[in-house]
Amino acid sequence: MSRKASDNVEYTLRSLSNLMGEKKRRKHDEGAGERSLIAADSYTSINSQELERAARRQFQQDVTPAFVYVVSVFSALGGFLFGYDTGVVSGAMLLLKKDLNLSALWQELLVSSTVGAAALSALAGGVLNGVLGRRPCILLASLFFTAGAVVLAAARDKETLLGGRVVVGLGIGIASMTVPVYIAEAAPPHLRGRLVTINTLFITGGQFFAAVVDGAFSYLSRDGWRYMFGLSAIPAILQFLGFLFLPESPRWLIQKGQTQKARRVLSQIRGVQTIDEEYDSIKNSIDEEEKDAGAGGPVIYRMLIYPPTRRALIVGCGLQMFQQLAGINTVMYYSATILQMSGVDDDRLAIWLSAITAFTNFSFTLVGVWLVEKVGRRKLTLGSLTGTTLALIVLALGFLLSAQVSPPVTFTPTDPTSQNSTCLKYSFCNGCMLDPSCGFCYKINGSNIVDSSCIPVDPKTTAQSAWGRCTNETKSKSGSYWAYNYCPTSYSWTALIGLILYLIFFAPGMGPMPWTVNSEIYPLWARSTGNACSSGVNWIFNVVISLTFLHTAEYLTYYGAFFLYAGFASVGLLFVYGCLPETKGKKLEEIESLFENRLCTCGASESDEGRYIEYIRVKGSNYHLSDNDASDVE
Ligand SMILES: O[C@H]1[C@H](O)[C@@H](O)[C@H](O)[C@@H](O)[C@H]1O
Repeated sequence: MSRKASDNVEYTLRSLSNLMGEKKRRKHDEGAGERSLIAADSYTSINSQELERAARRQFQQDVTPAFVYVVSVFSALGGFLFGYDTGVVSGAMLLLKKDLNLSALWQELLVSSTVGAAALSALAGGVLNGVLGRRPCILLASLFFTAGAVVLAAARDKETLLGGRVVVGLGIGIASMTVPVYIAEAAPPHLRGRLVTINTLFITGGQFFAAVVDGAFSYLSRDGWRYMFGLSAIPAILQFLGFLFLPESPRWLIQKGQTQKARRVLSQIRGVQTIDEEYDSIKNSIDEEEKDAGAGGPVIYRMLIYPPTRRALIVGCGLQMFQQLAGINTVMYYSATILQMSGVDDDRLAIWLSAITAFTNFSFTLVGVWLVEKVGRRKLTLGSLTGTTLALIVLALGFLLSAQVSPPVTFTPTDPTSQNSTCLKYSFCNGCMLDPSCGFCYKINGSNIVDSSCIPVDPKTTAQSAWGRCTNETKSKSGSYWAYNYCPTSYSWTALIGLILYLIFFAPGMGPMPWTVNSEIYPLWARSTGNACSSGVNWIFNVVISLTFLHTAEYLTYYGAFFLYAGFASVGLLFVYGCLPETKGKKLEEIESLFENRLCTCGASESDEGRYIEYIRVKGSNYHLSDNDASDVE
């Protein structure tokens, strides 16, 4: 089923010979109709590294027309909508719960229904991608996004809102698994990592934009949420219209036997570059795959019984699982709380500050886009995960120190409602903070916390207490402060540093690489199913981690929860170290061979790095033995 990696490393003769100023000899070689394999290191007078760099530059200039960027950006609008729709809900919820009087259960339903629907549609997207193709799936996703936005913006009751959130989730799931695959299949190998990573840049860009929109519309107390939800129809319609004119993936077309169309699309996205070699190479691989695929049965079964695809699936799903287990979405979702811990005492300011958090995530994803083709996927993921683990430890230590110096309760007011609340039983802020129904009300005298009590939170808003000194009306008059979900201590800034460090390390590697790597590690016959499974795993763990965070914090405390995520991240580090091979610069058709060794030795096949192998194929009739025979010169 696999082809030898060497068989596929082809640089056009034009690139190299232009470089070496040997046009004449090329003519001669081509004219003779001979297939010659010329080892680059036989040109002893030319330093091989310079040769490599210059050849690559020349080659890249030849093969990167603007159209491939247009295709990638229009597809990545799917990523933008994924980020926007998962991000916008937290700000919308602040307004919604007042407007529609939502209970905690309904709030949870509106948030998690989208993620749940995304998990299901990502899994179903595998079949749709295989049968209908990538383009119809992207069109379908943008229809879901548009319909969802319209339903949400016009909703009159919570049931309709729930319907809208489910429809949006269906769009997110399909887009999340299709877009990376489509971009990877259209991109030339030297740009593939960068272009697929741009999709994650759009995800985090969507999350940032959503935070800004949340901030801006939070001033509009009536119907602000309608604009927040409705705005996403614009990029969705834009993507739909764009994709009416954009082509299907050439690899999918070849697989379906639509070879003429595939050639047309390939020359459209490759511009002036001749596509014969690339077309032949894709076609040969697909033919070989089909010949070897042998056994029938569902694709997932064939993937599991064939060791290289089984290993690729474990690596792909493992990466997506560890991405979520490292806690990115608790950090994103609870950033306002973490920021409040550092002394930010105003709800609206906290919303704007979480826009800064989202901006940090976005801007450091940009660093990932820049690094992915320079250092490669493996080193980027390893570096990112190491930093993420350390940042989680700093974050946990911040919470631990805060808990240890947690201020005591020094004043117990009488409960005017006579409900005998549990809040009045806590003697330290730490216990009070971990109880979702209570908050800490205190005054400051110099640098000391005085007159502190634990009081029930207002069931309608966590911004004030249900009664006593810390309601909105009485707070400023009495000179009191209200801390919900955090304790005011002098160590709070450690958590802020941890949060920033976390995003700086997570965003360039662990954020985008699971998506990028998954788009490239499966052979064509298994690509849709492989991506469907790994995206499904991503969404399932997303739900699990974000739904369990508050309970985990209740049982293990905040620092316990972050130590737990640090533990997950370090297991992830071992997994990536052992199992993730480097795919940078390889053609999609060569990557399968990286999974030929036993699973946790795959990571060691970082192999070719530092070793320079150049194969030059001179086109013409082949009268030599075979394509991958020993005459390939290293
Ligand atoms: O790669 C993305 C990105 O890191 C987002 O910030 C996060 O919210 C998603 O869950 C993740 O899949």
